[in-house]
Amino acid sequence: MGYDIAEGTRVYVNVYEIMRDSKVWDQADTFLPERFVESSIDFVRHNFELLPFGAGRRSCPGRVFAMAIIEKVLATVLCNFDWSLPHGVNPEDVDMTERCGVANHKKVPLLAHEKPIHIVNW
Ligand code: HEM
Repeated sequence: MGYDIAEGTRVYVNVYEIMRDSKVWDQADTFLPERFVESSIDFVRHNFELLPFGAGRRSCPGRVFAMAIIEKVLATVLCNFDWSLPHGVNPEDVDMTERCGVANHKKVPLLAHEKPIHIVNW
């Protein structure tokens, strides 16, 4: 692809920047999950713009399990609780700044109140 890399060189791929490339993504820094609704880009094919699980032979073998668990957990907490912000906090006051690190954490923890809607029978 136009680069000569000496044998044995350790190469790091800046996935964070790739997935926020404004040449590829409209409003690249904005959380817009609906951008994927009509999109053919996903993380299981060779769409190298979107690499949450890496790519190629060393990509994440746990991605199917992870996607199933995330959906299950998210659906469970959303369906079984009414979520609200603490008294006096408006949605626009929630600081969504990210903290730098290997994984993405919020810089300021999110405080939310949960009210059970009904008890789940496992
Ligand atoms: C949202 C959840 C997860 C994310 C975002 C994620 C992401 C990743 C990424 C980016 C890699 C490196 C891929 C590369 O080097 O190109 C990786 C590797 C790996 N992941 Fe995950 N992962 C997740 C969940 C899981 C789960 C649930 C398991 C196991 C049950 C798992 C097992 C592994 C293993 C064993 C590797 C190393 C693969 C190798 O080096 O050959 N991951 N994961």
